Amino acid sequence: MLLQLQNITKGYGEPGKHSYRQVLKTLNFGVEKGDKIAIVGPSGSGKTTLLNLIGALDSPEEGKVFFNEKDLTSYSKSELAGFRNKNLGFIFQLHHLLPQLTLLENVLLPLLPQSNSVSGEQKEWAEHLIKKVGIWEQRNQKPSQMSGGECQRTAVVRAMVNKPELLLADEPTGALDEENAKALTELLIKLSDEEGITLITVTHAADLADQMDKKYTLKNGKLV
Ligand SMILES: Nc1ncnc2c1ncn2[C@@H]1O[C@H](COP(=O)(O)OP(=O)(O)OP(=O)(O)O)[C@@H](O)[C@H]1O
Repeated sequence: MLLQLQNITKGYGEPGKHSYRQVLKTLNFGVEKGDKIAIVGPSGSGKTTLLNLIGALDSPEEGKVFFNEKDLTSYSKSELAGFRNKNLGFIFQLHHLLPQLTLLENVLLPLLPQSNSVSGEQKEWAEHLIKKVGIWEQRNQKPSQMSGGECQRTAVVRAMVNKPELLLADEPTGALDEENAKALTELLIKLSDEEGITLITVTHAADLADQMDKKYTLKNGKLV
């Protein structure tokens, strides 16, 4: 099992106080290597909260998160930062590319904290991905000179440049028009299949959710 969430409880506010709102309730979830999973559910059901726990961006009030059998809830903040950088890739609804950098520079940025310089092998992998997602011609352009679809494909490459074991996507097609959303959906599936990456996506898009191997709905704080 690549990822295992055991009896997770998470809310906002101070437990016991009137303002406390419990979002996840003794939730259990297991992910096998290579899984392609969609998490759906109504607005406010806790999808982003769950993704933040899986991505080690937040910690549960109760319960444990295991990644490759290691208990992430026992990690310090700096250990978690190292863990995220090494093992996870994130894609958000908005691409969050840096406007002053070119496509290629944006993509290589996550590699710099590890070594201060990018090795030949890392650059080759990045270039392989850029070609694969069809934005090689734009590699020296800045985000303002690229289309929304091209920017989001750049964000996908940036998320994969560290060769993560797990790719987490929060509404990755949410800001795209129908045609670009369809293209990005196909791309995520192709990359996950061909590069052997496990994918978990939160989405309102039926087209994306239906093409994943497994679909879970977040309901009353649990996945069903
Ligand atoms: N930092 C926070 N402080 C207080 N309440 C929060 C916080 N973040 C989220 N919430 C609340 O927790 C609940 C779940 O939020 P979350 O963003 O996880 O839902 P979601 O399913 O991702 O919603 P959407 O589909 O609208 O993005 C909501 O009621 C939200 O108002």
